[in-house]
Amino acid sequence: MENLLEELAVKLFESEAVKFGTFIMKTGLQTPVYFDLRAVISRPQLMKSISSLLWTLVEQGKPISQVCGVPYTALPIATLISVEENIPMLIRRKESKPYGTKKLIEGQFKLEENCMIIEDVVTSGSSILETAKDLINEGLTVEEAIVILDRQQGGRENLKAKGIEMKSLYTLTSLMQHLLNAGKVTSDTFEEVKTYVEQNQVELNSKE
Ligand SMILES: O=c1ccn([C@@H]2O[C@H](COP(=O)(O)O)[C@@H](O)[C@H]2O)c(=O)[nH]1
Repeated sequence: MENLLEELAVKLFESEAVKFGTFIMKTGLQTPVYFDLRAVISRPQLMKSISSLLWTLVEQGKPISQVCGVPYTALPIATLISVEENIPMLIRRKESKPYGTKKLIEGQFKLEENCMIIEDVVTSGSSILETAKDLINEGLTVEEAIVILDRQQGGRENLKAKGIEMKSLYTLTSLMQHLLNAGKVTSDTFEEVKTYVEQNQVELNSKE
């Protein structure tokens, strides 16, 4: 598994999904490293590797009857998992349409069905919580989320406090460690990111 993760980390780096510089995230926080899955949607084989590795995080035999990707970047990954694992998919709209059915959750489901949330990156966890809130309001059960990258900035703890267990393929530290091992980043960059993570934790505001 570690070899596969290292191989994937290098491919993500080479596809420019891991970017170094100065970026502002959804939380408003500045970051020296940004993960951009949009860089990967043009590479179908890489998308396939990500989705199959991501599904290995799910306990075998776990009764998951729906998957839902956090809009928009995680939608293609959720679609691949849905098709590959033969599990129905739900789509959460960011806004309901002002016409037609006006639904926020598209797809067929029954009350209390267990829905697995799929996400690309977690910083604070607020994007997952927004999706979970709409699914739960429709009567679904949401207990778990699988994500490609946990930025280790408080998201895991924030989600746990709201009853959602998150599993990730990488933490920011493990991703950087793989890139350091493969000679793609210097030890200075590795240390810079490590210090950044330690000093930049995000709490949710009380409404989230
Ligand atoms: O490196 C990054 C960091 C964040 N994102 C996007 O932001 C949200 C996650 O942030 P939360 O604070 O956990 O809501 C996620 O949907 C990502 O799309 C990113 O792409 N890359």
